[in-house]
Amino acid sequence: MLHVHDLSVATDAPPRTPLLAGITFDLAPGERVGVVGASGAGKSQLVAAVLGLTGTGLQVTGSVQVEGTEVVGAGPARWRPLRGRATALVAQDPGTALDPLTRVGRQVALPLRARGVGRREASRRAVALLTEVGLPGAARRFPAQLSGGQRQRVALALALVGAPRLLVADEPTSALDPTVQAGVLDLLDRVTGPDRAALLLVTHDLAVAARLCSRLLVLQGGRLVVDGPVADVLADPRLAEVVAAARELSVVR
Ligand SMILES: Nc1ncnc2c1ncn2[C@@H]1O[C@H](COP(=O)(O)OP(=O)(O)OP(=O)(O)O)[C@@H](O)[C@H]1O
Repeated sequence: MLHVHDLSVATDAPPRTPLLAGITFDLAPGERVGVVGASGAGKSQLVAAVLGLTGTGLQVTGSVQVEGTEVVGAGPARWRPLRGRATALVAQDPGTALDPLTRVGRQVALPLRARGVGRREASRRAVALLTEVGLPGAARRFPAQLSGGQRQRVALALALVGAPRLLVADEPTSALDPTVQAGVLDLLDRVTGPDRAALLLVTHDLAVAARLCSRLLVLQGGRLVVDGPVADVLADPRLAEVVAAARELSVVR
C-alpha cells in the first residue's frame, strides 16, 4: 500500500535544517499503524510528505510509493488519480476544513459532483455517507449547527467519499473532549482495518494508538527510532524516555 524509503525533509535554504531524516517503513493494505513522538518530532511532516503536502521552502528526498506510484516530486497530474481514492486525509481541525456557509450534505456531495456523479445520486450518496458516520439527519445543517464531534464525523465522511485505501489522520480526536473522542475512535475503528482502509494515525495519545493500531512508529528528532508491534513498543524499557515524552504531552493536551 505504502512504501517509504530513506525519506528526508529539510529546509531549502542553508543551513538546510533536517526535519525528517532517513525514514523507512512499509504499510500493508488494511494495516493500522500509529505514529507517535514528542512535539516537534516530525509526525506532521511525515504525514505531509506521504500525502504530497509538504510546504514551500522545504525539500523532500528519498522515496514514497503509494500503491507503486512514486510521489516524491510528483505534480498534480500524478497525484490526481491517487488523491481521495488511494489516500485521504482526515482533517485535524474540522472547524477550518469545513466551509461554514455550505450545508454539510452539499459539502460531502461536491467531490462526487466533481467526479461526474449526477446531482441526485451525489446527494443520495452524501446522505448515505453521513448516515455511515452516524449523522443521518445532518445533511441540511451548516457546520456551526453541529458539535465538535459531529463536525469531526463530517470530516471523516468527506475523507471517505472516494473509498480511500489509506486513511491518514493527524490527531483526529485531540480537539474533542474524551466522551466525544470515544465515538470518533469507534468510527475510525469501523472504517479501517483488514479488508478495509489502511490507517496511518498520528497521535500524542498512546492509549488511542494502542486501541486502534497493531504497529507503532516512534519518531524522535526527525528520525524513526522504533517500528514494532504496539505491545512490544510500549513495554520496551529503552523507549521509556520517548514514550514518557509522548505520554506527558497526551496528559498536557
Ligand atoms: N515550514 C517549516 N520550516 C521549517 N521548519 C519547520 C517547518 N514546519 C515544521 N518545521 C519544524 O519541523 C519539526 C517537525 O515539525 P512537525 O510539525 O512535523 O512536528 P510534530 O511531531 O507533528 O509536532 P506536534 O506534535 O507539536 O504537532 C519541528 O521542529 C518544526 O518546528
